[in-house]
Amino acid sequence: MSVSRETEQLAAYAALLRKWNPAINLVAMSTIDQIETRHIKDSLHLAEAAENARGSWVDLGSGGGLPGIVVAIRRPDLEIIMVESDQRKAAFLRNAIRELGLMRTKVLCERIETANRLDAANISARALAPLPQLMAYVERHLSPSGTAWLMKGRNWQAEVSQAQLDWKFNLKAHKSATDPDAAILEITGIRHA
Ligand SMILES: C[S@@+](CC[C@H](N)C(=O)[O-])C[C@H]1O[C@@H](n2cnc3c(N)ncnc32)[C@H](O)[C@@H]1O
Repeated sequence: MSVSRETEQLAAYAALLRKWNPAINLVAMSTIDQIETRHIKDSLHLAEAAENARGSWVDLGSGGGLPGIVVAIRRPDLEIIMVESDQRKAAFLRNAIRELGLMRTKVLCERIETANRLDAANISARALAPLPQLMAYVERHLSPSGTAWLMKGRNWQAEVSQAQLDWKFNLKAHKSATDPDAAILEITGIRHA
């Protein structure tokens, strides 16, 4: 896919978020001016950190599609499932998939903790839950050899320490592109402590 096609799709996606945000609250209203400079930029950074990812990709708690839709735009080679339990957000995501022509992307409108295990090669999540809870969600749906890509805010080191009480895992932290204190956590080898 050419760069211009990607640029067009990202612009169309930003327009969809702006159109539907007042009705469905897809991103915090206070950050609506930062769709390109923060929300999409952070999600593209995640896709870059995961450039060697292959196979299936599951985005948990996708909301308005961050980072799931952006990863789908950047990586049309991946089979992507976005898990989102809110029916109106899931409907938004299905509409965005159709309008943007994201042929390999699907929505699963179910709760993460009761959906059938997805055995994904890659899992992403952003603004979904504190890391100890998130690890249980990830462990349910990640293949044993898979990689989790978790976007975490300023408190990420404390969350890692808390999660290590219950879980063992390998961690590589990538510094956020938009906030020097935030990070993308690349996590493998998850098992109960
Ligand atoms: C704070 S929003 C973040 C959305 C998006 N990842 C982002 O960064 O903009 C969390 C989303 O996860 C969904 N969610 C929360 N708990 C869930 C669960 N147990 N199963 C499925 N979806 C869930 C919510 O409906 C919501 O859309």
